[in-house]
Amino acid sequence: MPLMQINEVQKHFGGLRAVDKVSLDISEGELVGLIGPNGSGKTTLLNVLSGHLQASGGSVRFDGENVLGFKPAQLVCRGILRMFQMTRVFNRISAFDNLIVSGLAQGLSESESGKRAIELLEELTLTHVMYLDAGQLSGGQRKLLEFGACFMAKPRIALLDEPFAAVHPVMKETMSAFIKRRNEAGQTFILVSHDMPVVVDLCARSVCMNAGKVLADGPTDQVLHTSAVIEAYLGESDYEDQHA
Ligand SMILES: Nc1ncnc2c1ncn2[C@@H]1O[C@H](COP(=O)(O)OP(=O)(O)OP(=O)(O)O)[C@@H](O)[C@H]1O
Repeated sequence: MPLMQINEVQKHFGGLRAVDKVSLDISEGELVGLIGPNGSGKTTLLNVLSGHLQASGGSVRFDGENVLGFKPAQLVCRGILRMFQMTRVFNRISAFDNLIVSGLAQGLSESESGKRAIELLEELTLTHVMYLDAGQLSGGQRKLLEFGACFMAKPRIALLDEPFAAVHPVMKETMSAFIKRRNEAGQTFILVSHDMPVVVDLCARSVCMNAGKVLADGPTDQVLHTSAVIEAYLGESDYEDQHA
């Protein structure tokens, strides 16, 4: 049985069908790239999956349980963790305490959270800023911190929305190596990104959305060579020129 079964999920904003009957099965251990043009519905779909938006229709089963309509905190308890496109951290507490708060919300004890936070800060090269208020960190460091917060407890699925946007190449390398290691250890991901080289490098499978619908779903290389995907999405970028 797939870990997550997304069945005909819809999200409408007035007359706009931002997500229009999307069906996807995500198996345990997959790292699925979610790609598509601006406004195609990727973030809206993640918002529905993480409970930050109520769907207009459809169903989502997670580990066999129908979780559509659950609140974000209930989904966090079940191991559905979400990183936002616009960074969300608590600016007035330290980087370390931000991780502790996330660890507690994910069901860890205080001592487990402390131990895990120290390991993660080291792995993400943030140890030197761990006692600074998060508001004093650079934008990239805050993003790395929010990214780390998703992994305090082992999530069942991590939903990452544009983790590499506006991040220094060295930090991007740190994040993508982290994702690769975790995925090799069996961690399941959905990764929204416009960074095609990273998607190609990390994601064996990609799903391309357009106008709220799934345009293509399959091995990343095949999806990127689908004429509908090139027409709707990659034609906008220089991907084709770079990979001709
Ligand atoms: N809260 C909202 N109210 C009304 N319309 C919205 C809302 N959120 C998103 N939309 C619209 O839904 C559509 C899908 O937006 P969404 O942010 O999901 O796209 P996306 O694929 O993530 O785009 P991008 O790659 O630019 O981040 C867009 O037309 C957007 O304007």
